[in-house]
Amino acid sequence: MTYILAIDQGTTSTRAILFDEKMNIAHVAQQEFTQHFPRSGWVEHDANEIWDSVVATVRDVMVKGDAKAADIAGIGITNQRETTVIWDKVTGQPIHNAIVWQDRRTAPYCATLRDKGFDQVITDKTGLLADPYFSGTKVKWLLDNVDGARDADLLFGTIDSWLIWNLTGGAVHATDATNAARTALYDIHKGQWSTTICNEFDIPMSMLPRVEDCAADFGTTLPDLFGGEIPILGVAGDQQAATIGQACFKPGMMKSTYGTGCFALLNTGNSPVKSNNRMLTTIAYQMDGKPTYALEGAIFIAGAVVQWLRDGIKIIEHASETSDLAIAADDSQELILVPAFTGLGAPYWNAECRGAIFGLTRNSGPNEFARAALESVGFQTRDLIEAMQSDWAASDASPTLRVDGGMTANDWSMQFLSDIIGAPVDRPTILETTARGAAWLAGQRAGLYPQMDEFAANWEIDRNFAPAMDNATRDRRYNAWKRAVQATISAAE
Ligand SMILES: Nc1ncnc2c1ncn2[C@@H]1O[C@H](COP(=O)(O)OP(=O)(O)O)[C@@H](O)[C@H]1O
Ligand SMILES: O=P(O)(O)OC[C@H](O)CO
Repeated sequence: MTYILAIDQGTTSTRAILFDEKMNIAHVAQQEFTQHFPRSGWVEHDANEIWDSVVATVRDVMVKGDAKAADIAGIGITNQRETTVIWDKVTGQPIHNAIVWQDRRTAPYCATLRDKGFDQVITDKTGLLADPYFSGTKVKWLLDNVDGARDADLLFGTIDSWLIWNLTGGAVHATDATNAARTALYDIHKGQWSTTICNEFDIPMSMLPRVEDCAADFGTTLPDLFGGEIPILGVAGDQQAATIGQACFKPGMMKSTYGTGCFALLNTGNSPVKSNNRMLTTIAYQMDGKPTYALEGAIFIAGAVVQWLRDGIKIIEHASETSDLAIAADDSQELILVPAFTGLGAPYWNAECRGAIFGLTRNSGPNEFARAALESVGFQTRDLIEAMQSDWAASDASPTLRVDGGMTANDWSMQFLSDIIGAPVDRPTILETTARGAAWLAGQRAGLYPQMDEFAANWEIDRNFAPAMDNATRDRRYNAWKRAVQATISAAE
């Protein structure tokens, strides 16, 4: 048996997955790692702990599959994006914990960038915003705040680069275009690091990794690690890998991943589309030197609102119970829950507001809370779709949405999603789309998996959800959501 190994290095856990010759999942190993919250709004990971979790899960999955290094034709890496590691070029040791994408510590610096109008330069060149979410200001923070950092010989990388560096024993310092596109240091139009932005942030360009296509030669693993060399042939940020795994290869195709948060990407083809609605312009994938662009909307709280029902107000024990509660909810109550637990992401980008619930009566209880929680994910998705459609006239008036992620197991939620966006929702048979995307990148480069067209033709649907809500109800409910969001934002002003 010949395998492709996908390494899916996420925000809370690392997974190693062996895919067989037919691109089916053969074996999985997973390990969680520590989340560090040193101060309010700060989130860090120990980059060495992440590296150890990668080695452990890869070894574990190889044992499970009785696979030798020679049985693995290639590795595809997919990773939490934006998370920033800086390490010493000589010792290979990180100079500080990694600063995670969720970390807000550079908010004051981002405000100064906006005050002097540099946010427009960032948006024009990188497609992103002057927001702490992206890597660039995190790099600057580390250089400015870690003792001696400005005098040392250092390298910067997102998690993919950090893993490649370690897997190859320090031989390769590289990233792919999708990860570079999340740093706010990379000019997505020119396909190169931006000197203007690096100068503004005072970041030496010698620290930055080489940028490759998503399917490329990223070196081979040190023989000692896994009992032989394995070539690293594919790399993509996790949301881009999901876009690939969902075979959203044509302009107008869109995927939305519902994990803790929700990330929707709309393929806009060969030209980047500028957003007037605070969507991000990003690279969906880059093959043969040619970038394919996407509009992206990021929502911070999707499945996390279900976690809140379980761990916060404790009205459920398991996420799956929310379906039955929602079905049993009183139809005459139309509670609206705005889950702005950490502010609101796209298209509002309001870091200050906090969650709110509207329409409570004496009869409101767990059923109505559960339904409002599930509905909030649908309403937020509609916000993204409306913004993208107004940004890009070419986008289909009612695109089919391909969905994946843990929350898509919930049929009630997927039906409401289809109802409120007024468009079909397709759930694929293989929900591991992120790992599948990374595996496909490596596998087609290795000559084991088919080219793009055949891969797309093999995408299989598990279930289609068609809109069943009448237009008047859809409009009334969505308008109520919009008013609730405005009230939530106003309350924080
Ligand atoms: N049946 C369900 N109904 C609603 N939400 C669910 C269900 N199953 C899982 N979830 C939610 O999905 C999320 C987990 O999805 P996953 O894709 O594993 O997320 P992540 O990769 O961000 O950790 C959790 O927030 C959980 O609350
Ligand atoms: O690791 P995940 O699945 O939470 O994804 C995180 C995103 O890449 C952040 O941009």
